[in-house]
Amino acid sequence: MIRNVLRVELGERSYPIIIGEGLLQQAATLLQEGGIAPAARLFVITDEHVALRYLPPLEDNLKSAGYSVHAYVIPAGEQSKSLSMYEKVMTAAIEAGLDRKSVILALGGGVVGDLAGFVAATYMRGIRFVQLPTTLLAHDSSVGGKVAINHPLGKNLIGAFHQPQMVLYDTAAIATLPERERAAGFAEVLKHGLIADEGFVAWLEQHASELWDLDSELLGKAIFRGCEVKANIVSADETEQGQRALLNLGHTFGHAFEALSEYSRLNHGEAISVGMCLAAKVAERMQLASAGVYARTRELLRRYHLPTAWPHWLDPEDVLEVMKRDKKAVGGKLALVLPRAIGRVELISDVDEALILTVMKEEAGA
Ligand SMILES: NC(=O)c1ccc[n+]([C@@H]2O[C@H](COP(=O)([O-])OP(=O)(O)OC[C@H]3O[C@@H](n4cnc5c(N)ncnc54)[C@H](O)[C@@H]3O)[C@@H](O)[C@H]2O)c1
Ligand SMILES: O=C(O)C(=O)C[C@@H](O)[C@H](O)[C@H](O)COP(=O)(O)O
Ligand SMILES: [Zn+2]
Repeated sequence: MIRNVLRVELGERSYPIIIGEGLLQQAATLLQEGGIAPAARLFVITDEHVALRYLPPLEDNLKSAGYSVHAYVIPAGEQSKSLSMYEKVMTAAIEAGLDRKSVILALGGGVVGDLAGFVAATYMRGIRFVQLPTTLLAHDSSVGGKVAINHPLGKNLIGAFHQPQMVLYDTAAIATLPERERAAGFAEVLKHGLIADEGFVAWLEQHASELWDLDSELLGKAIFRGCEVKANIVSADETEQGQRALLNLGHTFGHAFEALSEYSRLNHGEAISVGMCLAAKVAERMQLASAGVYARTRELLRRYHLPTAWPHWLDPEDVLEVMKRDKKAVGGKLALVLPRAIGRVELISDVDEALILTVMKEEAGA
């Protein structure tokens, strides 16, 4: 079996990202190789869809290697990244008798990873956790240690930086994703190209149809490059003092769309897809990016079945208000990640709010 390994380099908190098909069947061996001995009590957090297919074989594999395993299954969907779900999972963790040597396993997509990671960051002031991503989007969410839950007033507003011990990415799981979630995952893959690598974008354009059809060799390469872009940025700037903010392309718009839609009408990938288009349009209006960046960005997203049009139920003025609560804003002043070119972005802290509103109103047809 082919395994590709990357590392997030963070001194004593460094860890591997192991990518390959069928890794879940070797979870016990990989955990032991990663220093998690069977004496550690394991607590698997997963969601109802993932549990159906992937929880029983994982539990069997771990138990047969001598691990004691408890599991907690949350409802699927973004609404589970909530304070009330956090409390339920915490209660289950306490009842399962987790101690400071216990390890949480996050089996699922970004919702499970962010919630389970936040539980791990705060249970007894922090215990170890391992990411077992099962969605394409989770090539992004499982790497980098941003863990969080949402507040009705804003996305990921309650959270921490807490790095996993390791990321075990069984890419075979991607085959069972619904198409809408496949597209959402590609949004973050495309983002990694748009922020850092024009050559990768050209390659994603060239192979859009095979990648959409999940050609396993090409998909493996796309995931590897996406994880590599992310791992390099996180290794250089773990807590977003500078360049890590570039990973937020399209997110100031996208997070506002998600919050105003009560975390239900758009998924994260869809929201940031529209957000990346808006960022490109604003950048062209400011003459930061040359003409053509917006059109190429929009066409790329469309090729991966992603939405690029304004979410018709949202009011641009409301969106602007929520955008001001974004974590990059300082003193209520917006900071936006904007493209200078395909593959090159910058954090701009003095974008004219009136211009952002004008562009949003045009898109909304208001
Ligand atoms: N921490 C970070 O750095 C980071 C980065 C990007 C996104 N995120 C967060 O990730 C979340 C989105 O993650 P997501 O897109 O993975 O969503 P998700 O976790 O909700 O998963 C999407 C859907 O796919 C189902 N699913 C998962 N794996 C499956 C499989 N293998 N087969 C069939 N169905 C499967 C889930 O049950 C769910 O219904 C958002 O909350 C976003 O904010 C975090
Ligand atoms: O890891 C990061 O840094 C990112 O910005 C990755 C994003 O794709 C992700 O959605 C992240 O959760 C956004 O972080 P936030 O700090 O804007 O909540
Ligand atoms: Zn994201």
